[in-house]
Amino acid sequence: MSSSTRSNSTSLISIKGAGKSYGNHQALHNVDWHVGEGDWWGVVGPNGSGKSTLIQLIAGTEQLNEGQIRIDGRDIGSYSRKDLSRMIAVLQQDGLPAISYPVRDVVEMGRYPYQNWLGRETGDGALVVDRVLQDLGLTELADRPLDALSGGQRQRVALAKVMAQEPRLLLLDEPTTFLDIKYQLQFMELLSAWRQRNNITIVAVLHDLNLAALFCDHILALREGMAVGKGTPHTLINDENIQDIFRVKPAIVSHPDHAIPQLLLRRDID
Ligand SMILES: Nc1ncnc2c1ncn2[C@@H]1O[C@H](COP(=O)(O)OP(=O)(O)OP(=O)(O)O)[C@@H](O)[C@H]1O
Repeated sequence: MSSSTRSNSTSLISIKGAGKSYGNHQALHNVDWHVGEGDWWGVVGPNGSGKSTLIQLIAGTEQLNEGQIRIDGRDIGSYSRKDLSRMIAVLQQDGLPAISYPVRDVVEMGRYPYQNWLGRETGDGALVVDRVLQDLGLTELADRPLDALSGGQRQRVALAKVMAQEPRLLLLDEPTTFLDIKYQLQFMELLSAWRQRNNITIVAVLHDLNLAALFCDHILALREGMAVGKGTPHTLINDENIQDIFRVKPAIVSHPDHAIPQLLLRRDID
């Protein structure tokens, strides 16, 4: 399996020998991984392979049992919660519940890490919120309550909220699961444009390998809690690796526009 592991840039995330157990169950074993500043990594693997656990460890919401995670050269345990939330934003698959808060108020909540103990912000928070609403085409929906939006629009507001947070690192856990194919593409394109403008680093758990190959520069594959492959979409997505990771026989074709590998499913006719 591919062993191309790290980009040339400085590591923003550096993980060595990471292990995580829940009771007797070992969810991650001895994971080594480096994510360079500005990289976009996709994390793939079967159900239960440890993808969400890895995201939670990097976000600081779960703690390691073994090994070490360094963020920007410092042990993750040495950061306060507020320091981490200024640096790292997390977006889940159903990023926001359908509540009656207006879109603008929800996006403003992304500015929380920059507020003082009185809940006031000294910087240009309102400008940031205006810009993000505009960038994501949400200005006209700014006064609408979230529960009057479609699931796809709500996920766009969730993205606006994490953008307003102005993180250096964005962690996404299956962010496109509930979106139709148009909204999936739109969501990924918005991310891509944001990344180019602000040079943020993205780590995204994705079940859709084709989407991962289209947008991510690097892919980390997990299986049974182990990092079993790291590389570019070109080096990682091939018949042998997909069979090894997912236990299915794929048909790999080259994308007609982008010349990257894309996966077709085969019915098992053996
Ligand atoms: N809070 C928890 N308590 C106990 N076991 C857990 C907990 N969270 C995860 N696990 C277990 O750890 C393993 C890895 O789970 P995790 O959610 O990280 O996998 P995943 O790759 O994200 O899965 P999926 O693709 O299904 O979302 C699974 O066996 C899961 O049951």
